Amino acid sequence: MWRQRLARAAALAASTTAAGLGIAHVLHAVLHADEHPSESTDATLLSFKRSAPQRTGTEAHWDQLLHDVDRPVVVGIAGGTGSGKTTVACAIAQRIGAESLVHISHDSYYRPLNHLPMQVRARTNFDHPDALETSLLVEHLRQLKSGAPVSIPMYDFATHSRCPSTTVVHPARIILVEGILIYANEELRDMLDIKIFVDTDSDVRFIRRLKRDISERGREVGAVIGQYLDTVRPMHNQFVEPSKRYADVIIPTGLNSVALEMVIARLQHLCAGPAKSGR
Ligand SMILES: Nc1ncnc2c1ncn2[C@@H]1O[C@H](COP(=O)(O)OP(=O)(O)O)[C@@H](O)[C@H]1O
Ligand SMILES: Nc1ccn([C@@H]2O[C@H](COP(=O)(O)O)[C@@H](O)[C@H]2O)c(=O)n1
Repeated sequence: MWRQRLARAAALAASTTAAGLGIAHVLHAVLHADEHPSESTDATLLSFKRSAPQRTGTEAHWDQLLHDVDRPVVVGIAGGTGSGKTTVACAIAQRIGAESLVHISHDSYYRPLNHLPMQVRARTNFDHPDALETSLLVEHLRQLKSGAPVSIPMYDFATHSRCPSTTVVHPARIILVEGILIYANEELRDMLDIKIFVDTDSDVRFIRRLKRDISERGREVGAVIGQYLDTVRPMHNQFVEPSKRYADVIIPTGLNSVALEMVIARLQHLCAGPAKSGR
């Protein structure tokens, strides 16, 4: 009896892996088959494939995206502070064109801190996942995927709060979502069809951040250095760096890289519609 069950499990594992699904999916399919012994192996795999999300980063998943022409494709761009996420997102947006793409930043979803005195706001740990209202971003992505427009908060880094106005964003074929912590949240991660990580050395990132925070975010040198050592660096090591393992593509130098050109070519292909060969 156990030999029979093991043989069936092995056959299912082989078919599930061949379908481009990962080890977790293989195990679920095997468990499902064990709980429903009267189902044929093919029927089990088919019902499982219908209910399980496909693993991203596989050709099977890519083909699915290519053929679902009416559904937005959500592309994540993660990486440490100052790694070049916004720069990469803007480079992609420029090449794809405004009519096919919208760009959303997780930063827009920082929780407003107007209820706190300014000194307390400035000492907040903005690099912990709890600092962001990620559930609202998840809800907005669901709405965009279903074809509805959303009103995105506008965040003010100088006051650590949201502005009274919002930005209306309409659905598009490509939805770019960028942020340091977008792969640290499982629910958000599961909504991303393609996951990119911009991998830049920490010394370069710190120098860029120091210059940017002074020129664009109304900060002073001492405050930027203190924040970096107290919260930015430890949270990066705890949450951002480990989340790199979820990425489908790692862009090592940001702009002018082969990896970025490959991503842009693939996205242009997606926007052009399904391949004539029927792939
Ligand atoms: N590949 C690059 N080469 C040189 N400077 C860059 C590069 N990518 C980004 N920068 C600069 O570094 C700073 C931070 O980049 P940004 O894209 O805002 O990073 P992030 O969104 O990851 O915080 C900006 O001033 C930007 O112009
Ligand atoms: N009020 C805030 C909110 C966030 N930050 C910092 O922003 C960084 C994320 O943005 P990047 O464009 O650099 O990726 C993050 O490291 C927070 O520390 C802030 O300083 N103040």
